Amino acid sequence: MSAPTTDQPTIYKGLAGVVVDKTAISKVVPETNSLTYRGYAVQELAQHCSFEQVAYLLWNGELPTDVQLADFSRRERANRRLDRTAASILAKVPETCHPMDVVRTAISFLGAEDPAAEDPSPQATQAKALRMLAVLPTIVAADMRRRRGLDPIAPHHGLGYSENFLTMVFGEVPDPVIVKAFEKSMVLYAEHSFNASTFAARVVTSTQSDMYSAVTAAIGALKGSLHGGANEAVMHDMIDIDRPERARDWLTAKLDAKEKVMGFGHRVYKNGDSRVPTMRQALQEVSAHVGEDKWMTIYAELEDEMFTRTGIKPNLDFPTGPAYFLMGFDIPAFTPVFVMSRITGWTAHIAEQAASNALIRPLSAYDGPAQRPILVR
Ligand SMILES: CC(=O)SCCNC(=O)CCNC(=O)[C@H](O)C(C)(C)COP(=O)(O)OP(=O)(O)OC[C@H]1O[C@@H](n2cnc3c(N)ncnc32)[C@H](O)[C@@H]1OP(=O)(O)O
Ligand SMILES: O=C([O-])CC(=O)C(=O)O
Repeated sequence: MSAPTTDQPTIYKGLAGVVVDKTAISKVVPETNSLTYRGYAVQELAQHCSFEQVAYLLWNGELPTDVQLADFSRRERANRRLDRTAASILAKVPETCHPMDVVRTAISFLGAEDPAAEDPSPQATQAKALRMLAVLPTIVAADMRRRRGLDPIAPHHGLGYSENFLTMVFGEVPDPVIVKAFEKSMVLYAEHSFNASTFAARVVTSTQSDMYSAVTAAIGALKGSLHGGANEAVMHDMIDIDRPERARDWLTAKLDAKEKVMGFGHRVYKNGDSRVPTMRQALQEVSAHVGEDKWMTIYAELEDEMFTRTGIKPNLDFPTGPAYFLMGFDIPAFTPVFVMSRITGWTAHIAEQAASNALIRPLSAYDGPAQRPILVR
């Protein structure tokens, strides 16, 4: 924040510290490292609830009863298939692009195809959110397989959300240890108040634009390496480090060069990210299951050295990067997997913004040239 002068207003660069609106969806309390979704601690949700239950909670405000969950799950399973036109268009998107571009294009195309795209009613909004939640795994899995030279695997309606996705990627249901760790990451990634991508979605919604446009904007915001893209950057860095004994020197060189260390720091949490302990534990379980402790050791070395040198702690992308790598995902698919989860938070916020809307339009302080005439020759 820069100091006010007589003719310049106070500037909140990056909107840091600015409270823009109320939300009933989640609460982040940095002082106590706490995060709740609709009043429930995220650690408890990750421990005891499925991703489907959490999606229902974020959208409806309450955890589902067994009957409500069965109905939700039936509708989710019925929406998993990607239609032929969309599938053939996505198959033509160049493989040279980042998979986030495929996901962004996919949502944009789904909007163009949907006759209810412009319908802002709560029923249509819910139907669109569910459609995106259900079909995104099909899109992400097909794109990952195409880049490996493999045919897509159709969704399996007999499987739950995570088992189905993992089967569409790997061709079989992985061990329950992997499924549980993946499911935890989905719960932890689902929602985080007014982060940059959610805020982008709310800005678009505030103009009375449609839900697909808002989600497309959110995907663009999440892709960046200061936000969701950090989970990929973390793994690239760990591969670059390669050996645990190199981790501390690598970090020193990074800090000496005044470069950001991906997966560390947070705009809101200044004393650690509430979600990290749960995901760190999940990473540990996956590492033990796979029988590969190299990444966990590099993790611990970086975490310790970074804290000693800067006092900065990891954010959720730090454990998620190596966990997704050990689960077998290709690195460029990490942020698309984040999209599969955050679609729940984004669409909850889109509905909340639409229900109590005010156009989001901040002010700026002009510091360009003073008004001047065009010199007509
Ligand atoms: C799911 C998510 O989106 S979580 C975030 C994922 N993003 C990352 O991991 C990218 C790396 N982290 C960062 O770039 C930052 O920590 C951000 C963008 C997330 C938050 O940044 P801000 O709140 O704007 O803090 P800011 O960038 O001003 O940092 C404050 C100080 O800490 C330092 N710092 C913050 N994060 C880091 C980092 N990851 N590596 C090195 N230094 C850092 C800054 O250099 C700055 O130091 P200075 O005061 O000497 O200039
Ligand atoms: O809240 C933020 O700024 C970033 C973040 O952790 C998230 O979106 O999960």
